[in-house]
Amino acid sequence: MSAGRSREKQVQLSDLIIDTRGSEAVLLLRTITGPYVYSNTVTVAEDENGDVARLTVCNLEDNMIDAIVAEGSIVAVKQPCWNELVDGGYHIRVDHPSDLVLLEPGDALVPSKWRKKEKVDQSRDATQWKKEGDMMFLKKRFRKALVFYDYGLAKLLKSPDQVCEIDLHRKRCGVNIVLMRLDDATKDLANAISVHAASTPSLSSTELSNSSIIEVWLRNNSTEDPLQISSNIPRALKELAARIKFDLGISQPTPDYNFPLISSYVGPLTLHVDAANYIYETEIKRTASHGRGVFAKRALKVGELICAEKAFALPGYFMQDRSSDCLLYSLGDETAAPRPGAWLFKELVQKLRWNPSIRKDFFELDDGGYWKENGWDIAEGEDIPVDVFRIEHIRRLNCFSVPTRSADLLSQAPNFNPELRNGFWVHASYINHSCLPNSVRTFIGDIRFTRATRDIEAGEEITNQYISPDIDIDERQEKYRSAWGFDCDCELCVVDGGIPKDVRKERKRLFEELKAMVMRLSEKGTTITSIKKIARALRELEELYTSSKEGQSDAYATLPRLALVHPTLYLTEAWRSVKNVDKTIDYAFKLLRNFGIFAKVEGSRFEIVSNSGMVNIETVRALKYLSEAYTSKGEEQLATQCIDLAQTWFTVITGSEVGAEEFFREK
Ligand SMILES: C[S@@+](CC[C@H](N)C(=O)[O-])C[C@H]1O[C@@H](n2cnc3c(N)ncnc32)[C@H](O)[C@@H]1O
Repeated sequence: MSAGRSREKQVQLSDLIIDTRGSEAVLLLRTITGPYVYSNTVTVAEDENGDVARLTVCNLEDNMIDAIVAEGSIVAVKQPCWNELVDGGYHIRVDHPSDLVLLEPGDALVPSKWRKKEKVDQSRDATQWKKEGDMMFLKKRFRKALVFYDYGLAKLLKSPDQVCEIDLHRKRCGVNIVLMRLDDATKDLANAISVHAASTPSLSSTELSNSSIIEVWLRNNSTEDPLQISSNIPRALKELAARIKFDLGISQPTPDYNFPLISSYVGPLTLHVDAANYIYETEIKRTASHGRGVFAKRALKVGELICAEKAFALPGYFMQDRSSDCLLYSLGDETAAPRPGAWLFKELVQKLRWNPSIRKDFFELDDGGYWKENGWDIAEGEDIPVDVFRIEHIRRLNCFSVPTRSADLLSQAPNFNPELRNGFWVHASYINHSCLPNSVRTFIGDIRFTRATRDIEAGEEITNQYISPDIDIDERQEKYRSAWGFDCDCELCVVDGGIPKDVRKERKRLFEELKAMVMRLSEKGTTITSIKKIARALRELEELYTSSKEGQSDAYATLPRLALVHPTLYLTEAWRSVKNVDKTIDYAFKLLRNFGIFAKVEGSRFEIVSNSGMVNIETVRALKYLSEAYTSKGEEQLATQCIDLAQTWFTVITGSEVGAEEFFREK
């Protein structure tokens, strides 16, 4: 970061105006309290005249243990102004981290009365600085550890010591990984490996002693190792190489994931899985009218893994700390994102800020036209600027809400609403929405798995539901419009949108009435009378899905009838609970049908005739109930076919087969 180095542009607190920023102005402040760090850093600071102000710094990679703006820090704030606070007061708020420059106490810009020369103990040698750095690392004061390792490496320029040099680069690499500074970590590790090779007689004349070649290998996203680097370097360096390669993303050509192992490893505090990406079978291309999209390169079968990808960013640890509340308020359109979005935003800003090498992939994503309107041309080879507003546009349009494991959602109590994290996956960000999708996304830790909900042809676009579609088409489109700026034009939306308004209104009214009736009657316990009453009302609602005009074809012939799903589900489960096998079978078929999945039985063959792609927990249950019912009728072949498909669909909706046995065993 470089500050405006001239004292002429300097202003004092008394010069500032509310909400008006001088484009050249710089304000020097000295903090006079320790910081309060949550998603922002808040502190109190004085200017040269002794006037004081509350200083809020947003999007800073800050924490209480290793505070950046600690008490006594001297900072230069670019383009400062007063901003009003909700409590009626005023503060100086720094929105963009690069508008804040932390000054060394000896900096020429620092007023003489604040200046003091920082004494670096010149008598210490590299080994001693290494020990100091290690101490800071143990205390989790990572930035200070970096400073001490830097001092150590500087000492080695005068008195070289290859063992110590390897050690210092290795340690600094580790700290940089913790701080998500992967570009710096890569350089450190490449240096450590090349110094190791240069000082090992059998390797000194190989390409391993060239740090640039090592850096290229660390960044090549491949599992291959043509230089046999991994067999020639010490274990500690090998482990760091694996860590960096996974964090930068490795691609593998086959989807061989050890799901039981990954699932057992993942927990609320252990989200980051060492696994490679599998994106070989899909490609990003232009669509006819939905911008870019993801396409299948080959035909895929229902249940098959389409792609798997490690997160670009997924805040984990601090999300657990419920006391660290925060909100991300966007001044652009006055919207606010709650805690999960605010944490993700902060992590994205930091990751992009410290790693210019990964900016291109990120900033190519859809930003809703923000950069076209507000940006400028960036010359070839020039670093892409980290514009926090652009990041926020990209975050909003492309992030996902994620549980720790998708399978966990199946076992949660009915009204339990877990706080989901917000995560970011670059390749998957190109997948467009359809209410009738051919894929479902699932998560196990920081890996996102996308599986086929039905057979997919080579060249077909991959789609998934951004959110499950509302019954009412107007409400549905409003949600897509406000969150992502589009109107869905899938077959279901076109047909639902063509239904006269009065019919749609009546559907909604009857649906609400039925829902209330189901709630009321199920509270009293299931009886044949209550089942029949709901079945009668359901028939009335069904009428609203059939055309009254003679000879007119059924617009929903292959489509879901969303308003019918809830009562049909109730009736399927109600008939099952009173052990009426034939009725359970009838309604399980109806349930599938209302999700747009048409199944038939011919002799001992169960067949899916057409599938809208709406595979979910209810359709899995419908198959499970069918299987049970056929078993009780002695129709084992049908039962097996139903349970086999249910297991495939279970894999689709959870990501893997882990937990299937327990799920299907449950009564
Ligand atoms: C996650 S991105 C998907 C990739 C995007 N099409 C691109 O070119 O980068 C979400 C954006 O894609 C577009 N989109 C996604 N699904 C769509 C759909 N069904 N119809 C129209 N636009 C869609 C919208 O512009 C939306 O904001």
